[in-house]
Amino acid sequence: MSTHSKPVFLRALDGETLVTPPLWLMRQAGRYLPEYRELRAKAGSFLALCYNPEMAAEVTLQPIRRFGFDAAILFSDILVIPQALGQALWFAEGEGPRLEPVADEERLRAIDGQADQDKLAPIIETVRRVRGALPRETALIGFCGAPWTVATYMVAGRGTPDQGPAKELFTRDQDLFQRLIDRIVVSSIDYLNAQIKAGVDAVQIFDSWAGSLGPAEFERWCIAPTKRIVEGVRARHPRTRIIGFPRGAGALIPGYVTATGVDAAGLETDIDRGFARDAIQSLVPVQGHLDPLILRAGGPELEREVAAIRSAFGPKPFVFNLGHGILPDTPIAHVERLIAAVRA
Ligand SMILES: Cc1c2[nH]c(c1CCC(=O)O)Cc1[nH]c(c(CCC(=O)O)c1C)Cc1[nH]c(c(CCC(=O)O)c1C)Cc1[nH]c(c(C)c1CCC(=O)O)C2
Repeated sequence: MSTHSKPVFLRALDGETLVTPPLWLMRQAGRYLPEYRELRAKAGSFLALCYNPEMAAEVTLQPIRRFGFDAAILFSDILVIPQALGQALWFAEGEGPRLEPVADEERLRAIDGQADQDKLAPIIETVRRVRGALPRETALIGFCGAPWTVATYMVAGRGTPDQGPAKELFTRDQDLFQRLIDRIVVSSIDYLNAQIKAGVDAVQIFDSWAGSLGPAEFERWCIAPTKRIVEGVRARHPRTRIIGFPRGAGALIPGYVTATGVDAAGLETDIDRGFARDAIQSLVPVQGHLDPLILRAGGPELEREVAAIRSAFGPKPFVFNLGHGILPDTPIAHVERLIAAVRA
């Protein structure tokens, strides 16, 4: 294979420094796009969209067609794993995901020991369709939620400001919480391996609430389960690159990278740039970390930030992205300006 048949996104993850960093945006398929809103209205709900391979594939491809990003990300959600474990999942319109909380033995026993991979079959079919339709130069990213973050939703039944219910559970009953984590780990390994077999080129593990754990808790509930997922994927697919995104973990990220063995690290918006460059990018390629609020605001500050991020991380392997998902009311013109600035 010549170097140039390999997507630039994968070249950066493989450790190549590129003059123009590859670019994609977290939540790039979403509500800021009129074509997404149209298809979502047709599907009736967000989850109906996720489980319809034809529509989910179309939504995955929309931002690629419109903007030519260097990677597509599978359109789905981290909460399909709890759903496949037997936990009821629904989305409260205008609010967010809701699950029936798992906070005691009885509820834990009521969810299956392992995810029902049949429930995930439509999502795997979406991967096949997207892979077949994507240009060769565009990489396809699969993903799962990290066990800690998924568990916070499973225990509370919803997003919580401080992840209090999950913390309360692991404080009160470590064994019960460990069993919940174990179920998520095993299911996530199978799920990621199925995505890779169906055609994703790299996977990202989203740990949105990693920042809410102290160092010892972080070791047990973030690093240890993530390491098992990395090992489980690598055993079957040794060449597939794995991006870890322990959002908000700051000073704990270098230890996370070394201990879990992830190939690249996502950087949230608030991380200190000098620290990220010296302590994280010295270990692995990094991806990030423009503030979604700055993208939404646009103007000269957007250009200044893009330049500052490129000058901090551009001299080493780097993937340009946001530090968190794009906001639904982001003007499309600002995304176009961002792309022009990154590729200038
Ligand atoms: C915590 C979490 C979830 N989902 C996810 C996370 C981790 C990353 C993060 O912190 O955002 C990850 C996720 N969610 C979605 C993707 C698809 C890929 C992508 O475009 O990045 C990915 C990778 C689609 C989505 N997931 C969701 C939407 C919006 C659905 C809609 O109303 O159309 C999309 C496109 C909904 C969702 N899904 C979740 C929440 C809390 C919400 C409600 C908040 C919101 O509406 O943005 C759970």
